[in-house]
Amino acid sequence: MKILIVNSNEELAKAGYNWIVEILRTQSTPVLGMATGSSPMGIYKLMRENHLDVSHTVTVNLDEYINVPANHENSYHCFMKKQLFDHISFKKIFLPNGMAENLQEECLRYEQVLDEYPVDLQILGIGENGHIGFNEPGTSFSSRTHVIQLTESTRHANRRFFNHEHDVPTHAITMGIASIMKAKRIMLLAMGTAKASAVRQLLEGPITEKCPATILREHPDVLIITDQQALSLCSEESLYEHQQVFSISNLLSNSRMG
Ligand SMILES: N[C@@H]1[C@@H](O)[C@H](O)[C@@H](COP(=O)(O)O)O[C@@H]1O
Repeated sequence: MKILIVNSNEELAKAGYNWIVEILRTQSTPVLGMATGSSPMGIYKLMRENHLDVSHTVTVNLDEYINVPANHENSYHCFMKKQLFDHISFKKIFLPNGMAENLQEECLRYEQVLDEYPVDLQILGIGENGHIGFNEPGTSFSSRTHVIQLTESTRHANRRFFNHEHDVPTHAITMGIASIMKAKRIMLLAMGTAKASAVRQLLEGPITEKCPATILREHPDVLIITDQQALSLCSEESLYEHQQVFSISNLLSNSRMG
């Protein structure tokens, strides 16, 4: 894994955006794996503001709440529309349908989408409990797209987007961990002290289903974009012995990140 330490959300956005631009420039039909949450919002803002040409680009989203209609303001469909899809026109967009009558069939359909459009670059946030997508602690590393019951800590962390605690959905449909691991490259975004414990486990803890993000240590091409606050519980040794650490200027002068 490589780590890029940034000083602000603006720097994170610039670095993430530049990497996306590079992928879009060098591939004929790039597939971007999209995440929701606050972490990627700065990247999406730059994509909108720069009117990035994404007419050749396919997107597949990580997850969606169950029983929240696509046009409801709290759905991830709506989030993506507001952030990106209403502003720039992609070739194709895919999100799981949390309103599907038959959710098991919907999971299979989504896996077929992923087979047809293998992800070139997956954007990931990280939950405070180490979840990726909505793969909560305990999810099997071999999981494919599936329905998951959200933990109370995740519901609490996502409470800020809803009017009342009881409005926060209890279930979601999410790409599985094995589905995520198939992406060719992964960019994980983790900022602030709230993520410090998850980031420490990700970098230093055992690779365990108890902390789903730890599996990323087995992926050949992961860049973590993070800040000092999120790294505050990590030891210097783990940062410098096991990972390559970049500064923003390194990344921007070598945006391909080979
Ligand atoms: N399903 C999403 C995740 O994909 C996201 O990574 C996480 C962190 O969100 P944030 O970036 O707001 O911290 O929130 C939700 O649980």
